[in-house]
Amino acid sequence: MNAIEAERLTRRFGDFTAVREVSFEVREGELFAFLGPNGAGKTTTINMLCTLLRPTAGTARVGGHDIVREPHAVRRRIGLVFQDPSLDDRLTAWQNLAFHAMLYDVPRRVFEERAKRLLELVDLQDHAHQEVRTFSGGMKRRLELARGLLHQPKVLFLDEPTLGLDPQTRRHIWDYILRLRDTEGTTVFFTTHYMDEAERADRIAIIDHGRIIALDTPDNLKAMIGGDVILVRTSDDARAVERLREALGLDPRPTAEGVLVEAPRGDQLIPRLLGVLQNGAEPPLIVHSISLRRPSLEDVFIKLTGRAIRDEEASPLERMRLSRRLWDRR
Ligand SMILES: Nc1ncnc2c1ncn2[C@@H]1O[C@H](COP(=O)(O)OP(=O)(O)OP(=O)(O)O)[C@@H](O)[C@H]1O
Repeated sequence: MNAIEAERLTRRFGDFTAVREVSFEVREGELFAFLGPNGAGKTTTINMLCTLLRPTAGTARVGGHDIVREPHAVRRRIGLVFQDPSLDDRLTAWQNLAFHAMLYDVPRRVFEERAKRLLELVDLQDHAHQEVRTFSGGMKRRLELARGLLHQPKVLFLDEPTLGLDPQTRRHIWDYILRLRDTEGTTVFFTTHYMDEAERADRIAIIDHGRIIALDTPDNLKAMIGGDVILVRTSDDARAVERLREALGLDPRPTAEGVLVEAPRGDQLIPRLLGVLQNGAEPPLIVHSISLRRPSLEDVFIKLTGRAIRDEEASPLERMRLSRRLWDRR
């Protein structure tokens, strides 16, 4: 059985369609990413899947239950970690977990065992009885991860799980997410606009203007570029572009960092490329540097949309207001 099945899921706000006929499946145990720029429809999709927002059209099943007809069954089978902290600051980590266990009818004995194990998994065992208001942002996010798994959900939803955290804390949070996925076998659905985070997923859906424009493994998506990317810096890039066109029939692109060439087998092209640049050009061209890299997801997004994913972030306060509005509307 698939953990999530979405079929032509659509959400309109007045005349505006935020999510348009989105269909996809997430397999059990899969780490699945929704990657897209701000405003692409990621949060709207995750809110529908979590039953926080009703779809205008289309259907979805999460953990085998329909999100519209069986919202309560869905809610019991999912864990949520959204970027707005929803912990009670005046309670300790343990008390926050206990409160959650009560809401989800986790028996006391079971709770104590699980809470201990999950706090160890996120390295908070020494802070169990400390008030959450003394925690750093990273510690709070880790506690939210542990809490999200306390009732052993089939699917864990993470909406921009590292938004607003510094790079080192982001890396740590990812170590914990992967560890939790591996030890608990939970399906993880997460949204992000960070390429490096999406890279960790088993599969990625790239979403833009409310539509899925590509869905595949990171490797297959990058294979759409058709090979490797070579960057050459020379004493005269304009002449290098001309020379590469004439002598090798390539389609080089001049950029601020140097001349970019896409090639199916970049490693094999480099010697020929060096040859035509260094020999035969009059006056001779000097090659300052040459590098070969695999295409990135950013290259894929640019190829599909003609734009780069920008790194703009909505403020946490704005997101909190939005979540509250969405809850109120149901
Ligand atoms: N309650 C709402 N009322 C009106 N428009 C909305 C509402 N919620 C979202 N939108 C609009 O729908 C579009 C998609 O928003 P959504 O929050 O899903 O995007 P996103 O991909 O998650 O981006 P972000 O990371 O900025 O939240 C945006 O243009 C947003 O302004």
